[in-house]
Amino acid sequence: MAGPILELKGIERSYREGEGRLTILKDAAFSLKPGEMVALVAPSGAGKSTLLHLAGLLEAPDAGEVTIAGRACGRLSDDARTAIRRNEIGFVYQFHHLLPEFSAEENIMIPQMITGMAPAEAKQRAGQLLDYLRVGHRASHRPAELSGGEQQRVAIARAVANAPRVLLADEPTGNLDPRTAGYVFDALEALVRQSGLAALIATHNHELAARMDRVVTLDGGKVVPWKG
Ligand SMILES: Nc1ncnc2c1ncn2[C@@H]1O[C@H](COP(=O)(O)OP(=O)(O)OP(=O)(O)O)[C@@H](O)[C@H]1O
Repeated sequence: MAGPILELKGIERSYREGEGRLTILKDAAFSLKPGEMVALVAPSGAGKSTLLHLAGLLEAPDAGEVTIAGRACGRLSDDARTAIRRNEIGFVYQFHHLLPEFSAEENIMIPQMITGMAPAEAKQRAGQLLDYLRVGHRASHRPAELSGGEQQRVAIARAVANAPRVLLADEPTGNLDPRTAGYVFDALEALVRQSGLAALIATHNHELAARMDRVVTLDGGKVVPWKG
C-alpha cells in the first residue's frame, strides 16, 4: 500500500493571547493518502485554517513534523520548503486571491513560469485547465470581469497548474450561493478524482463534505474522525 503523501505528527500550535497562550493544536496527527479526498469540518475558530497553513508549509508548527511526499519539512532550508510548496501543493482559498491586473489565463500561467516552464507550454496548460473547468471562454478576462463561480474555477485551475500532489482548500465554496457552490465543487471533485490528487478541504457545507472519502474534525486540538 502506498504511504501517505501528507503526514502531520505531534503537531503543536498556539498563539499569544494577552498574557498567556491560546492552544489551537495539541499533539495533532493527520495523514492523507494519494488520491484521497478528505473534508475538514469544525466550528469557526477551531483551527481549520491553522491546520491547512501548517500542512501547506505556510506556517511552521511550534513542535511536531510535517512530511510531504516522504520528506520531513521541519529542518529543510527556506528554499527547499518553498520548492516543495510550489511543486507539491496547490491552495484554494475562500476568496479567489487572483491577481487583479492579469487575465484568467495569465493567473494560471504565472505559477508555471515561476517554476521555469516556457510561456507557450504554460499557456497551453492554462487553456486546457480552463476548458476542463468550463471557463475557457473567459480566458482573456480579468478576475473582476468574472462571476464568483468563475473566479473560483480559475483559482482551482491555478492551484493545480503545477500538477501538485496535494490540494489544500480553505472553504473553497464558502463565498458562493448554494447552487454555484454545488457547480464549483463538482468541478473541483472531478478534477481531483481525474488527476489522482490528494485533497484536504475545509468546509462548513456538510452536504459537500459527505461526498468525500472521509470527514475529520478538530477536537481538543486533535484531528479526529467526524461522527456527525
Ligand atoms: N496569527 C494569529 N495570531 C493569533 N491568533 C490567531 C492567529 N491565527 C489564528 N489565530 C486564532 O486561532 C484560532 C483558530 O483560527 P483558524 O483561523 O485556524 O480557525 P478556523 O477554524 O479556520 O476558523 P473559521 O472557520 O472562522 O475560518 C482563532 O481563535 C484565531 O483567532
